Amino acid sequence: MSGASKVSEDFSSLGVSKWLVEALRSMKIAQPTAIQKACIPRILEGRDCIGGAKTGSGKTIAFAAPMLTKWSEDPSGMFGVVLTPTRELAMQIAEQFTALGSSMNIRVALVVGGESIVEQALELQRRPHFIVATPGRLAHHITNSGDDTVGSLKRVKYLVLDEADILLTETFTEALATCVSILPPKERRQNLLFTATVTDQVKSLQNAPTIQGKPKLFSYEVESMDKVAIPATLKTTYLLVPEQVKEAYLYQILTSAMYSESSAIIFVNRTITAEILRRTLKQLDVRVASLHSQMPQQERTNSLHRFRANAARVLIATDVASRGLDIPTVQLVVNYDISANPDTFIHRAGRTARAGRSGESICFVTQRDVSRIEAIEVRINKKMDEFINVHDTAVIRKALNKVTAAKRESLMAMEKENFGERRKVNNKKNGKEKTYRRN
Ligand SMILES: Nc1ncnc2c1ncn2[C@@H]1O[C@H](COP(=O)(O)OP(=O)(O)OP(=O)(O)O)[C@@H](O)[C@H]1O
Repeated sequence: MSGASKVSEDFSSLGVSKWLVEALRSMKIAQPTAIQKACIPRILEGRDCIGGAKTGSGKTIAFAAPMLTKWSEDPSGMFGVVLTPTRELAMQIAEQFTALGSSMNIRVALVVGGESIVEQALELQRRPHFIVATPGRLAHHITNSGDDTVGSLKRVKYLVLDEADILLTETFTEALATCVSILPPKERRQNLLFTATVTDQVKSLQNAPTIQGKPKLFSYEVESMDKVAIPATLKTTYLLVPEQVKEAYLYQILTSAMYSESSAIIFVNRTITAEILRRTLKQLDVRVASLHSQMPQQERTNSLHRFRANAARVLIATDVASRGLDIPTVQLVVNYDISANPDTFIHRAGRTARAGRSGESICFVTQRDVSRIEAIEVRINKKMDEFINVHDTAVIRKALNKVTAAKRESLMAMEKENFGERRKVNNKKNGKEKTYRRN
């Protein structure tokens, strides 16, 4: 790369503070990505933004860098709120803010469901500079605490909706309205919306007033310039498979020479499927963990830690893991069940092939999924290839025998432990706080 182009492309030239450029460089982040180049200067100008760019393209730094730059000019008081749909994603973003701002003694409060409300209230009273939250839990604090806990939210300068498309769906309407109700009016704060799938709902946000002769809101979509909605480094395949042998095919793929060392996320549509698969694969000596909404938060956090540290090689997950999670080592995503919403495929598959790395997504397609796959192909503007790896029937039959026995044992154990009953109790307990809990 020539010296001249380097000058025009680094973070300093976009207006990012020197200390932050250094912090980014220590994380080996030196050249801004397209979304960062487009958004950072305009956010620094004080404008609102809708930032749409593919999974793994660096959207977090696209909003974090300008906010942290502005904050460091006067690092007092509560500065910004980042809302995001899942607890694990909130944890990841809070960690990123903390790491980037550590040289400036940044205080970041994590406000998510499943953790101690009292401790969070104390943390809020310590006047953090940034809050990273799931809407349900922040709404709870706003509704139930006084000004000493949430009063400083009245002065925040930035509101970020990360994964904005899902935050603008009905699931979050009530909690989001409560969160926004305590903030300064929208003209007096900056509103930053980011997602890999810009929906009509996101686009339909009204233009805010002008600032310095420019519309306050600008919209930047990488996808509109490049119609394929998934990373170029992502290989997408499908495998036609009868419903009753899905487990055997999965086991065979995960233990085949090609994938036996791969770090993989297996997406399922229901928590019960996640639990059965986790137990079955564990019986078969696969290093496996799971992540779904019916697990206690501590177990969820532990599972993700184990997977990030490669203590578990396979993560069985519902869509609580489909958004935003950044685990660079993931090489394979299996859509074991296909979601009815094609955008969900984009987010799930986007857990691999991040930041220019290669990765692979396989869709298991039963007869009833064919129309869903066609809808995904239209949405991503790309045809999937057929997956060719597991067509040896003798091998599959052998796998099927082992897997059937392991599954039978798993089901028996679950029955003994009253898994279904525990889910009902958890559902009741969780019913009070509405977070991203469709799965
Ligand atoms: N300019 C950069 N150069 C190199 N790596 C980067 C750069 N910006 C971000 N990254 C890294 O790329 C990875 C993906 O970034 P990030 O998690 O922000 O993606 P995203 O666009 O928010 O994805 P998703 O839509 O899945 O949430 C992270 O590991 C991040 O540290």
